[in-house]
Amino acid sequence: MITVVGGAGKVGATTGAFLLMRDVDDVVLIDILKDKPQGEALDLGHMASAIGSSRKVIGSNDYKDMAGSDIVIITAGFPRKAGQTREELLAINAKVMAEVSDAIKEYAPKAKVLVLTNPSDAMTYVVYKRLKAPRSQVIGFSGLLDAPRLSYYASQKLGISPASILPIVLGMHGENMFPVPRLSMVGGVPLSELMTKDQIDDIVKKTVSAGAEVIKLRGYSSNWAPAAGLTLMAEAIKNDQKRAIIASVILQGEYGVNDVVAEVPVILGKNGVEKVLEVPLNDEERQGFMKSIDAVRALLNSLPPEYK
Ligand SMILES: NC(=O)c1ccc[n+]([C@@H]2O[C@H](COP(=O)([O-])OP(=O)(O)OC[C@H]3O[C@@H](n4cnc5c(N)ncnc54)[C@H](O)[C@@H]3O)[C@@H](O)[C@H]2O)c1
Repeated sequence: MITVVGGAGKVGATTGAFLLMRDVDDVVLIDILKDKPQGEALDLGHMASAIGSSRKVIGSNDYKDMAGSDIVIITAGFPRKAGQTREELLAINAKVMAEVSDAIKEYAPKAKVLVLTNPSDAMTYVVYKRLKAPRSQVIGFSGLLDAPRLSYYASQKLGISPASILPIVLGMHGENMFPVPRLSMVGGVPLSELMTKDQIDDIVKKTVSAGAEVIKLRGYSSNWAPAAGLTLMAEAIKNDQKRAIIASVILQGEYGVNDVVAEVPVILGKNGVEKVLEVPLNDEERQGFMKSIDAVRALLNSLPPEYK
């Protein structure tokens, strides 16, 4: 069983739909909004019936209903309101993470936890600290959004399928992410050899600003792409795929970094993060990666002390 906390929200409900469409598992949608998770679950139940799936889906306002979950996906939180600072939002969503973590501790202490809520690096850290779980159990989302965006823009320039690109994006989610074109391969050939410097600069810029572009065009943030990424991560864990995926983990010495969350390639399987992979960065890339790590550190430093 997979629980989505924040399940009545845009990413949460879409993730519920994709989990059912790909027959990953039964789904529980938990949200604080009255009736909404139940309404989403009813519609999704009708969808499951339409596609001939016997998977169950329920909506709930009670954290108790996550009991027995193998995976808990956290998409719960609030967007930034006009006049609100990033620090204020950080504190508000950290409080939500603490509350959800306490529920996980009580009802699904063995669950692998996937964290999407923004700012996702800091929220992953809060859940990790609050759960006092091994780092293999708490996995931040975002790599499977940022990396496919790099593939998308590169594929458009090269006129090839995005599926034939193995993209590498490291570090922090958001404007301080660090795409690495030299290690992003098409049939073993680096993107940096297939494109001019200007083309590379352009796809990197578009990847970094992709989230903002979606909001600018339609007025609210991405749901389809993150829901797809979350579904693939849940599938890798549930089906013990031992698949290499870019995800945010707490680094414990890898890349010479300790106690900081960063996007890096990992192997995902039934135990969560089963291995953290260290990509071979050159000196210049290492500097870029460390700049991104510094930005994560600054974000973690601005967390209220009770969440560190
Ligand atoms: N990391 C990423 O790549 C990425 C991508 C997209 C969105 N996001 C973030 O994910 C979060 C969700 O986005 P969305 O578009 O689905 O927002 P949304 O507002 O549509 O959904 C959030 C849901 O969380 C619920 N919620 C709030 N507090 C709760 C609690 N304590 N328990 C249970 N539910 C609670 C709300 O009622 C709401 O239904 C936001 O923080 C957004 O910024 C991150």
